[in-house]
Amino acid sequence: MQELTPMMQQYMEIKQRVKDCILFFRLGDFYEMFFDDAIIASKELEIALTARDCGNNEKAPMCGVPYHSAHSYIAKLIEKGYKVAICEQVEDPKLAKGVVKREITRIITPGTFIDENFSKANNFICCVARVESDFALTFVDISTGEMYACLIENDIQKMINEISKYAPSEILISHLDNELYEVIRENYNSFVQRIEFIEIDRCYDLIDKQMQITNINDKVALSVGNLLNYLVDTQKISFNYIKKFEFYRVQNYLQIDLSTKRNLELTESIIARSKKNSLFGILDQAKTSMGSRLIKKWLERPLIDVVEINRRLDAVEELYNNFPLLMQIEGLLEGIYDIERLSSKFAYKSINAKDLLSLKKSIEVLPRLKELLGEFKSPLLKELYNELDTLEDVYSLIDSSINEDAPVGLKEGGIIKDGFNDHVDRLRNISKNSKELLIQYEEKERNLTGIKNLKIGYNKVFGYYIEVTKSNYSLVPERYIRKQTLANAERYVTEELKKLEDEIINAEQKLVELEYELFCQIRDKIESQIERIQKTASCIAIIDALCSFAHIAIDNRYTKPIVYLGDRIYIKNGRHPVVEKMIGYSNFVPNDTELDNDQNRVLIITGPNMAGKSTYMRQVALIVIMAQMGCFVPAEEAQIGIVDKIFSRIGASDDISSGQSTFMVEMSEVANILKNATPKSLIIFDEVGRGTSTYDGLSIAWAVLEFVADKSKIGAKTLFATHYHELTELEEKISGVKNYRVDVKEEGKNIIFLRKIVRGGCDSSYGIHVARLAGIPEEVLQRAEQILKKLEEADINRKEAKRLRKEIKREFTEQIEFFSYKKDEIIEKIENLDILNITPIQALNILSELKHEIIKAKERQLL
Ligand SMILES: Nc1ncnc2c1ncn2[C@@H]1O[C@H](COP(=O)(O)OP(=O)(O)OP(=O)(O)O)[C@@H](O)[C@H]1O
Repeated sequence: MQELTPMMQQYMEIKQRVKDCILFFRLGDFYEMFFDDAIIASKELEIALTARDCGNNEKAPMCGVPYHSAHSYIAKLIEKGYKVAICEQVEDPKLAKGVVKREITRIITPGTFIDENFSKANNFICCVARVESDFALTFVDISTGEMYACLIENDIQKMINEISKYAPSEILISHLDNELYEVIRENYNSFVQRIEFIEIDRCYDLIDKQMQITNINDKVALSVGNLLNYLVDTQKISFNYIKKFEFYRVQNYLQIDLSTKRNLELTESIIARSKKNSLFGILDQAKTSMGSRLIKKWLERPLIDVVEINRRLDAVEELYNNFPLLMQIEGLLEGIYDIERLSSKFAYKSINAKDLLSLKKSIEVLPRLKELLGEFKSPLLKELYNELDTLEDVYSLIDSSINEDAPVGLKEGGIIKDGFNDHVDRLRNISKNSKELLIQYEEKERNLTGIKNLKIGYNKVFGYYIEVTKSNYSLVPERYIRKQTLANAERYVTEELKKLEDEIINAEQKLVELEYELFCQIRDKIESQIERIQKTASCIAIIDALCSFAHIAIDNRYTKPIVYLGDRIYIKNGRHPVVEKMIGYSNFVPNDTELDNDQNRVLIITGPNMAGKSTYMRQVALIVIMAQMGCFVPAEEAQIGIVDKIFSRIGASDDISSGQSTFMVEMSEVANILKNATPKSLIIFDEVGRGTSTYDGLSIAWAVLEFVADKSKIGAKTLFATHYHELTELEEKISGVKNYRVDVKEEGKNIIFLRKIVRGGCDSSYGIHVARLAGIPEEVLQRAEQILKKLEEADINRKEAKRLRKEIKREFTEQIEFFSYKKDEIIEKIENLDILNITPIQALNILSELKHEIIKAKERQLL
C-alpha cells in the first residue's frame, strides 16, 4: 500500500488538532481545504470543488481561496457559525531545502473575528464562570483591547441582563456546566463555546503575566484567567494591548433591566430594531467611533455617583457655553481615526503603512486639541487636558519614516520615506538610476587610474566589467582582477564593481525586504508605546462624548439638570427626546412631573387610548437616565434625586420563542419588579393586568399598586397608567397616591387630544372615539356604542347590588350587637346567601326578610 504524500501527512496531523474547525491550509498563494472541510466550504462559499491526489491512490476533495482575499471568505464562514483554523507556512532556515514547516497561527471564532473595516459594532467575548451560585463575568472587546469584569451574586436574571448589555458574539463557559449552557442557550443567539476551564493557579499566573491587575477575588480571577487562556490558545498573539481592565460593581451604576432597556428603546427602536429613533440615536453625535462606543457604554451604565455625574454635567455645560470652542474641538475630532481599534491591529501584527498614516493624522491634531482644552476650567475638562498625551514622539517617528502615499501591501516597497535610512536611499537610488551610477563609477575609475578610454561593459558570463585597451595596461592598478583577455584589450572586475552590480541587480528585491524590515521595527517601536496610545484614545473618547452631549443640548434646547442625593424628581415642561424629534419640537406638548417618596409616590395616570400616557411615563424615565449619564435633559427645568434602578412593565410583549404567553411574560416582569425594586427605584407600569380577564386584571393591578405604594413593602416612585378607572379610588385610600389624567376635549363624536397631564382621574376610555379616528366603519362603531350602553347599564346594576350587599352587612352588624337569640341561625342564613348572583330586587326582599327576623328575635329577647 502506498503512503500519503508528506504534505498530506502534515495536513492530516494538523487537522487532528483542530477537528472542530475548517482548516485553511496554506499552500503558496492559496489556502486549501480538504475532505469534509472542502465539501462544506465549497457549498457555503460557492466555490468549485476539485480533487487532490493523496499519494495513496486516493483522491481528496479539495477547494481553495486566494490568500489575499481570504478574509471575506473567512467572514462568510464565521457568519454561518463555523470556526476556522489558519495554518501558515513558517520559515525555518534550519529545515532542509524543500521541506516546509506549517503551524496553526490562529483560530477564528465569531468572537475573535475582527472585521477588517471595523464595521462590526463590537467584538466582545464573554467568559462566564459560575462558582456556587455566583457568576463572575469577564468581557473583552478584542478589537479595542478593553476588558471588564464583574461579579453577580446569586441572581441568574441579573447575569443574563449584564451579558446582554455587551451583546457578545461569543460566550465561553465551562464544558462541565450543562445547566448554565441551557440558560445561556435559552437567552442568547451568541456562539457558545464550552471550554475546559484551567485551574485557578494558572489563571493567576496568566493574569500576572498579561496584566497588572490586583484586588480581584478567586471567582473573578477564574473568569478573567480562562478568558485570557482562551485568547492565548486561539489567537496566538501577544496581548499587551489588553491593558484596559476594569472591575466594576453592577450596583454602582443605575440598573436597567433588559425589558426596560427594550421598552424605553434605549439603544435600538422596537420597530426598526436600529439605532435610529432610539435614545442612543439622539445622544450619539460623536465625531469618532471611540466617542460613539463610549456614549453607548454610558447609556448602558448610567451613574449613581452624584459627584461623578456633576463632573460630567459641569464639563458639558462649559462646552455648551463656549460654542465657538466646541465647534473647533469637533472639527479636530472629525479628523481622528479609530485609534482604539488601530491599537489592536498591532497585537495581530496586521497593521499596515496606511494604518500608521491614519494614526499620524490622528495624532497631528492633538497639540491643538490640548491647547483648546486648556481654555476650560471645569474639573473633568482640566483633568482631560492634563491626561491627554499628544504623542509627539510617535508622530515624528511615523512622519519621518512612512511615505505619504505608501501602499497597503507591505511587500510592495514604497513604504519608507526618502532620507529616513541611508541604505534605503541608496538602494532606491540604485534601482532608479543604475545607468547613471555606472557612468559615475566609470568616470571615477578614469580619474583614479588616468586611463582616459576606460569603459564599463556587460556580458552574460561575468556581468559588469572594466575594459582597458592594450596601450594602457601599465596603468591598471593592482586591485583590478583580470577576467578576460581580448586581442586589443583586457577585461577586469573590481570588488566595488561587483558590489555595485550586486546592488543593481538585486536592488528592487533588497529594497522591498529592507523596507519591510524597517517597517516592522517602526511598528514594534510604536507598539511599545501602546499603553500611552490607548490612554490618549480613552481621553479622546471622553472629550468626544462630552462634546456630543453639549452639541445635542444646543440643537434640541436641553437644560442642565440638578442631580442630587435627594428623593424628589421634579421636571418642568419635560419632553420625550425621541418623540419630539419625530413630530417636531413645536408640536410636542411638554408636561410637568412631581415625584417623591412621600406625598407624590405613586401617580395613577388615566386617559383615553392614544392620549399620550406611555409617552409621558417613558419621558420621565428617559430624563432620569439622561441626567444620570451626565447629559442635559429635554425640559425647562429638572431636579433629579438619584435613582438606583429603573423598571418598566409596558405593553404586551409576547415571548413566543420561549413559549410563554403574553400574560405569563407580563406577570414574570411584574414579579421581577416587586422582588427587586427599592424605595430609590423608579417604576413604570403601563396597563398592568390587561392581559387577562377584567376582574382578575383589576384585582392584580390593585394589589400590585398597593404593594409598591406601601412604604413597608417597597414605597418606590411609581408611574401607573391604567384603563381601570376603579384604581383612582386608591387616591382616597393610600397616602402618597395621586391621580392624573391626560386631558382631552370632546367635540360631538370626536375627541381632541390635548396631551396635557392634569390632576384628577378620567372616567372614560374614549375607546370608540379612538376607533373612529382609526377609520373603523361607522356601522361597527354604532354597534359598539349599543353594546357599550348595555354593558354600562349592567354595570350600574352590578354597582347597585354591591351597594345593597354592603347595606345588608352594615345593618346586620348594627343589629347583632343587641341580641343573642337565634344569632347563629341568622349568621348562617346570611353566609349562605348567593350574594353575587342576586338582583337588586331579590336583595331588597332578603333584606326585609332579615330585618323581619331580627325584629322578631329582638322582641323574643326582650320578653
Ligand atoms: N406630549 C405629547 N405631545 C405631542 N404628541 C404626543 C405627546 N404624547 C404623545 N403624543 C403622540 O401621541 C401618540 C400616542 O401616545 P401614547 O402611545 O403615549 O398614548 P397612550 O395614552 O399610551 O395610548 P394607549 O393607551 O393606546 O397605549 C404618540 O405616538 C405621539 O405621537
